[in-house]
Amino acid sequence: MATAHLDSGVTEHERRLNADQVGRRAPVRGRLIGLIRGFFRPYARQLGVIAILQVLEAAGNLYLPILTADIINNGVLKGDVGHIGRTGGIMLTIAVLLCVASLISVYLSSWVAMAVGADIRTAIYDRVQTFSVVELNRFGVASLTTRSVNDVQQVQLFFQVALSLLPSAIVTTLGAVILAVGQGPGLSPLLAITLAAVLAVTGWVVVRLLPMFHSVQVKTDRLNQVLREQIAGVRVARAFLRTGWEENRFGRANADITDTALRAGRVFALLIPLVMAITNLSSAGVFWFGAELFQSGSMSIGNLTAFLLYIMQIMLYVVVGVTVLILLPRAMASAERIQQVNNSVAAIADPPKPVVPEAVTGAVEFRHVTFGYAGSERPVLNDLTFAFRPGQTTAILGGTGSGKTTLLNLIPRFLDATAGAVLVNGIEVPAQSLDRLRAGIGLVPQTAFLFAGTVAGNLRFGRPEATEEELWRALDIAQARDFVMALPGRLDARIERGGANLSGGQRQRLSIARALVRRPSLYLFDDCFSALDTATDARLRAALLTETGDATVVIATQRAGTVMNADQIIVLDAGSIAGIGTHSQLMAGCRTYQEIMESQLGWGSGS
Ligand SMILES: Nc1ncnc2c1ncn2[C@@H]1O[C@H](COP(=O)(O)OP(=O)(O)OP(=O)(O)O)[C@@H](O)[C@H]1O
Repeated sequence: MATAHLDSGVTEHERRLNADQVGRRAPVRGRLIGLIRGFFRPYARQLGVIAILQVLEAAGNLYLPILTADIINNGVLKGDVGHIGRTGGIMLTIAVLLCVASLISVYLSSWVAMAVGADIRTAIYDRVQTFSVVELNRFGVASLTTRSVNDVQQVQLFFQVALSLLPSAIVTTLGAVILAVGQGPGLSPLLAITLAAVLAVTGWVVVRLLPMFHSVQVKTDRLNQVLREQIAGVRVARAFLRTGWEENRFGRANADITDTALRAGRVFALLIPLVMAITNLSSAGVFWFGAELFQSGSMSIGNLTAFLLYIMQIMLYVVVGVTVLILLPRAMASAERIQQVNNSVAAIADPPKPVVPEAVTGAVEFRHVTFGYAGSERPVLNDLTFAFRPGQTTAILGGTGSGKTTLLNLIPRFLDATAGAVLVNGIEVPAQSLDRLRAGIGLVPQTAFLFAGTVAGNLRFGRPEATEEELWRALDIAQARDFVMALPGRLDARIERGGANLSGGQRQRLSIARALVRRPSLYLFDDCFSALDTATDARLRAALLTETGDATVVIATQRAGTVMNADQIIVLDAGSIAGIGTHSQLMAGCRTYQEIMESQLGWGSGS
């Protein structure tokens, strides 16, 4: 059923990527360590200070029970009030110092975690900027958003908690074990059993939680994707009375993530009660066996108290450690997803030694170019050979899906040809610097996209130094002067995200003006006149002709009326060239062209 495919709300790429993520467990730990190695290096000094403060904190914590034993044995039991006062004073001073050290180390840990989080976000952003269409399609917009925001937050939270608690928790636990054995060697078997029980419980919980948290992150992606699609397509859903069905789809994705989160919550909920039960049992054991040791004279009451305090410290820090460990599986899963982005190398990148063209004329040449999308069975473009010359307008005429957009995308190297060569300014595009290549191109995409800001801000997108006069001139040619004059603030009029406060035709005209302001040597108009009425389309093309001068102009279109005056017309049929020539040449010798003219304009071959 057709709807079955829509049900999951996930593209095939996304599904494959997710399956890939879920399937690969082994490198997860390495990814987090890789992330730590890569991003913590600049903060080595702060990390050193945190480590020193926490070791001091642990030492202070470990010393307090020794002082407690001393105060009981030599102060309380002997009735020495002076000793109680002196030792009590030392204990108070240590407690205050511990508080200060803890404050500083928590502040520094949070600062480092936030700084590292910001650095990771910047790294993802920079990497995504290098991505070609291939990587953008592979990850998908929803997943890249979740990875940049949600996954980084998970890792950041883990670093924050781990840095502020883990070093002192480890040192205190190890120190407390050693000192507890020193205070009451007779009770060491009890200590060993307690530790083994706690480690077994926490190990079990962490192993169970790791795959669950991984799955929660993947499902968050999925939910994001369903939401994005539903918000973007809300009008279509309403028009086709599918809102109920859409709600179900969202409900299923939502229930799925809730279910996994609840299962993880149930496992986690067992942890604290189990550790508390072990703590209480071991305390009872200390009193039970300690009483015997006390009665036999092999352990003083002060040492028994200190032993009990160490057991409490061990349990407290085990719980602290577990709290950190609980965040670990999620952070590990998120680290892997972050590193997948950071380690992805763009399929389309600058060559090591870019060749600089001798002259930038905008000349384009296709030599036996074939192109197929990854995963598609058949190529979309087949063995194309032609040239677009400076000072000339070439029209590419073809029906829906004939490959016009794909063909244009090969010129600024958004895609690389599967076979054959694409040359711009006489040099093959993969040999050129991407920035230099694209700087000479004024592209007007099929779907106009404007950024939030002002009219002027959008027009200056490709040439920030353009004067107001130049902006108005571009607006004149794009037949946009009248409507911009009518906007409140004119060039300073506010444009909402994506140009949402303008009509399709207005967006399209501004998008054409934006390309004109750039004054490139090569114009690529991708079916962008379709949102204009035929009269505006004709006026715009006449104005363009005088403006573009020596530049190379390429117009991809489905409209027969748009192509007739072009210097060269390429008729594209299912990715192959059905004819090349001027209007009269094609009318005389190209059957496909004649058919298009006939069907759209009602002309026969004799016209
Ligand atoms: N990202 C993609 N992955 C796989 N196939 C694609 C992709 N983009 C386009 N195609 C396929 O390539 C073919 C040509 O698409 P293209 O967008 O180049 O055609 P077009 O002539 O510009 O169509 P239209 O005039 O409708 O915009 C179509 O069959 C389309 O399904």
